Amino acid sequence: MALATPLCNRLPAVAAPARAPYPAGPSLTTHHAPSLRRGRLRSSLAASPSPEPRSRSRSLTAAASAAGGRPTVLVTEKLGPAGLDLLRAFANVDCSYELTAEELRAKVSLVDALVVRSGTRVTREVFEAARGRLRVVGRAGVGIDNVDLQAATEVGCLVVNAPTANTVAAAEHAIALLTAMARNVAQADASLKAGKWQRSKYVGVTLVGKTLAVMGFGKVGSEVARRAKGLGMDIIAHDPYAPVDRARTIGVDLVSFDEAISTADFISLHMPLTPSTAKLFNDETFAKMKKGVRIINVARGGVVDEEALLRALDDGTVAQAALDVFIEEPPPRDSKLVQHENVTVTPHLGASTTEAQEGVAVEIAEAVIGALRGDLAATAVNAPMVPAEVLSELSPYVVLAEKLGRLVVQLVAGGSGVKVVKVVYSSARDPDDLDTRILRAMVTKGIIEPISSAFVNIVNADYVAKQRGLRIVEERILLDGSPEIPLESIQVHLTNVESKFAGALSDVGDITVEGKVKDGSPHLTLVGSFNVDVSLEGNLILCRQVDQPGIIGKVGSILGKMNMNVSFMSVGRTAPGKQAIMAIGVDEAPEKEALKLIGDTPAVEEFVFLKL
Ligand SMILES: NC(=O)C1=CN([C@@H]2O[C@H](COP(=O)(O)OP(=O)(O)OC[C@H]3O[C@@H](n4cnc5c(N)ncnc54)[C@H](O)[C@@H]3O)[C@@H](O)[C@H]2O)C=CC1
Ligand SMILES: O=C(O)C(=O)COP(=O)(O)O
Repeated sequence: MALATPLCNRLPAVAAPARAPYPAGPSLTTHHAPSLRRGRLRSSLAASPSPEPRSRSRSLTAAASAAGGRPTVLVTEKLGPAGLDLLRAFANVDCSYELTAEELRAKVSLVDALVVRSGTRVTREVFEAARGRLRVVGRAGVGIDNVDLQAATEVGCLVVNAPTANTVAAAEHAIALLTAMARNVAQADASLKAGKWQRSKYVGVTLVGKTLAVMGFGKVGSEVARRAKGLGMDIIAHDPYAPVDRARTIGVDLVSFDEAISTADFISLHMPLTPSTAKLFNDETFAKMKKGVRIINVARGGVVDEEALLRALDDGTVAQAALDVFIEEPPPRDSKLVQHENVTVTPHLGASTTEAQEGVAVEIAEAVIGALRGDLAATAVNAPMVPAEVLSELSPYVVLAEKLGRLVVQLVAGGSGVKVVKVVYSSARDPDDLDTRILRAMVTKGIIEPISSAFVNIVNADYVAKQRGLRIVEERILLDGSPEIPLESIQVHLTNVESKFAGALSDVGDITVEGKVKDGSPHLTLVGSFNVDVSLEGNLILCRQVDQPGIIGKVGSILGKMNMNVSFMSVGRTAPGKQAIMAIGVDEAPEKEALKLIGDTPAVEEFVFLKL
């Protein structure tokens, strides 16, 4: 899903909420202009400008150049060779396994991407130690509970995972544990190898006709259900977010948590570890289970209160448990749970098949490379998942959105803090068919970066805005017309601020600019109440004057004398002989003297120089 070049450039090291927590999102309202159809819209975000605008941009290219032009990827756990080959073809790859936390912190500031499995804790301290260089964390697997997503988001580091390649392996492992546990395979194996022949001790239980409760009916859970059906088990599932249709297709009833745990003979855990699932299986919930229940955990150790499980095993509430995952990995050598005779254990092997590891390695390598190139990864965990075709279609508008943000913030008079930004999208497209998250992020980037040291990308735009107390309100105007073109125009309004260029104020006193995409390039089409039409390239001088003959020539000749190349010029006026705005594109920043001469030109009432 490669993006058009401008967008790649726009989205350093990756470019933005999703399956995982993303800072408070915007709210959408709809605005209707005359002759417009009705529609819905949403979004508020935020930033408070510091007084001195300064240009700032950081790109992956910049990060990569620190490593001699090629990005550097640190791989801290064993990864399939096919994935490593892909990474090596694109980047310098440092495979350093079993790093201590301190060693990881020391290395991370030297790399652009980090690839981990479940054994590396990517904490806030790691992101802090990266000092802004780390742009991507690739989790070669599903669970991202070992990565501090909030910290990643705050620093604009994209987190991607490989959500599909190990599903079957994990489901097969759950089935392996289920059957092994029911027939005491591990215990009997150890006993026989110890020279014993204990046939009556290891009588098992049958699976046919027993009820299995699948807790968490996602990718792994539903594959477990399919397989367990083949074993003749009756399957029920609990998952507050799973679609009923998917369960029905597999022939599974979705039931409440209490019903699932109180009716099941076997309970298999397949939910992620989150604050709401942590220690979900505890004294209270074990007490509701059928006496003699058997539990399989191939999800995360942390969803079970291990001490409560030990008590439930000791008092017979739980007859057996089969555990692949533990709160602490590896668990302490003397762990009573691991040593318990009714517990079967494996050392987090759910994803460990040759096939799954190859698949995961390739999946994560592709995601990391894409992110380093500036693409938005389909498996982004802390950024919106925007389909490639949408990104490609929106790419010129992404450039426009950032330029408008950059331009509008430079029109603010020093000292007047920006608190509310209104972004108005005019489009003939149904609001549900227009994903504006990336545009909102780019307006935010354009507004915040020139006035702060913050690095803003699609990952952290909402977060940075919120931190700065900037509220971004999105509105949509539904136009009649062809929905082929995603957007007719984008307007950016700054409310309740003073402008250093009075001509930029609209009738209601907002600083207002509007832009359109013309022939694939961004154009400025409105300043305050004045229509203009200039390409948003290079730098811009805006002059407000009394509309009279000769002014354009005078200003043009001042610039000519100063040897300044004018790339374009456009004049918009309210009425003949009244106020007019002249927008002049210049390749380079004019000398102070040229600006003074422009300001001294009779009839020029004000002017401003803006860097795009
Ligand atoms: N042991 C191992 O090596 C492996 C472990 N896993 C773990 O298995 C778990 C599931 O993985 P996938 O199925 O790929 O993820 P998934 O995201 O497809 O499915 C998780 C499901 O859990 C559900 N869920 C969330 N909160 C819940 C709650 N409170 N109660 C019930 N259901 C809830 C979600 O709605 C979702 O449907 C993850 O924790 C993952 O880390 C995955 C692969 C290998
Ligand atoms: O994908 C997951 O969630 C897993 O638990 C697999 O972990 P691993 O990559 O084998 O350390």
